[in-house]
Amino acid sequence: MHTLTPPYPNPINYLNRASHSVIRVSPTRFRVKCSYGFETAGFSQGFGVNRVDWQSSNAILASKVMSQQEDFPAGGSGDNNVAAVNGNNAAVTNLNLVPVKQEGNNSKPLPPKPLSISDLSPAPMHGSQLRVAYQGVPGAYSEAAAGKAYPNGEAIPCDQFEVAFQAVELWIADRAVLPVENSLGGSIHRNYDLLLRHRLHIVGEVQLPVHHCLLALPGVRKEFLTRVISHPQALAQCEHSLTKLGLNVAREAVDDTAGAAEFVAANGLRDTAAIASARAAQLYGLQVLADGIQDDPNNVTRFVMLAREPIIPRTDRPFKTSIVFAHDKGTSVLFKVLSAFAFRNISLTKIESRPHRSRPIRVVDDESEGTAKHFEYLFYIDFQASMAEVRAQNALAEVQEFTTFLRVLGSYPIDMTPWSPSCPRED
Ligand SMILES: O=C(O)C(=O)C[C@]1(C(=O)O)C=C[C@@H](O)C=C1
Repeated sequence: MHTLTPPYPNPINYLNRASHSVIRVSPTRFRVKCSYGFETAGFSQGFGVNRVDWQSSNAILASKVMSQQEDFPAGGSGDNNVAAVNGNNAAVTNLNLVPVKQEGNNSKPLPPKPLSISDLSPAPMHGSQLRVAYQGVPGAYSEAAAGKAYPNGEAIPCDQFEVAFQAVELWIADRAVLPVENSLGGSIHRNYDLLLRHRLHIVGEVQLPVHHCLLALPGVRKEFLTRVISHPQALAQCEHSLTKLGLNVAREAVDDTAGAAEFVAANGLRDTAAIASARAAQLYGLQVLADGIQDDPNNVTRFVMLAREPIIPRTDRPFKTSIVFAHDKGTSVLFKVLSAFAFRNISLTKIESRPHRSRPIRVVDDESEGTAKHFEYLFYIDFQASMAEVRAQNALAEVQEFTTFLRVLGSYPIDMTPWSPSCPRED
């Protein structure tokens, strides 16, 4: 197993260790060498040895994104400051939202296509505005989360989570904002797996109240519906409400909530409703058949902000640290790891386990009893302390003794914005 030493014995090293240089190992391959000894690898279509060369010699995607945006100047749709999600205007007011074409008006712009895997190649920087990748299309909750995290950023839609990771790795975007868990639907496992596969750092979190609406074409009534489509998380978050509304119809999963709304509108589907935000209704010309249909009015999704470099951990405000670890003797290590935090009075805010995909099964032979097949796991833990705190450094030093693999995913400020739950649904 690949073993990593904890990268943060003290805050100074945390910084030093984060620095890295790009090394060209072949004409089409580069490697990022980090000062703390482990490496991340990547590919490009040809680049110079420094970042500027590398960026400017590979201008394909950002130019594509930019030319789409130049075709659709800010304010073209009048939607740039729409902030209808959850009624929380402060959350997204300054985000440069992507303009969307209005029905029957050819002078209005088309929405840019979300980035897909085939679009990805390194690109030059355009201007100083922070470019924030999210998964989905305009009107998705992830876009609102990107706006809450980076109010002056430029939101870049991506068609898959992995594309958002790669967009940051390839300097097409500066940050990615991705969902990791919802208070009703639970963890977004895909992003836990991708956090490990990629070398980005968690630099912040945002918690977004998620207020779902049932959307259909104008004139459609509930009785006409034979199908409800949405992101699987949104379907899970509205399961009971749909039943209460008498909608015992087929439920189908699609890539994102706003994409579901767009699909209903684009295909003129009069038998299908989408679960999505009020902003998606506005963007795609749908009516709201039911408002606030999440099973719990306090429905919240937690997103993480990802960057190529970690931030400097501090102690002047509440911080959280996310780690992932494994042990080749399996789950027996978990108790010891938890005690390293308990003894230091460090609260855990989240624990998640995922299959250890490079070694999913451990076979234990017992001559008298037979062969046991134990499943192997990676454990993800968030704890409430900053890596600038000695108690957190000591806890991790101890955890390292018990584990064969340990990585700090990031140490970052806790989202402490005032609580503003979604409006309760009126039954
Ligand atoms: O589909 C969207 O609108 C998303 O932003 C994705 C997503 C998710 O993955 O959980 C984000 C927030 C809600 O929990 C529902 C869906």
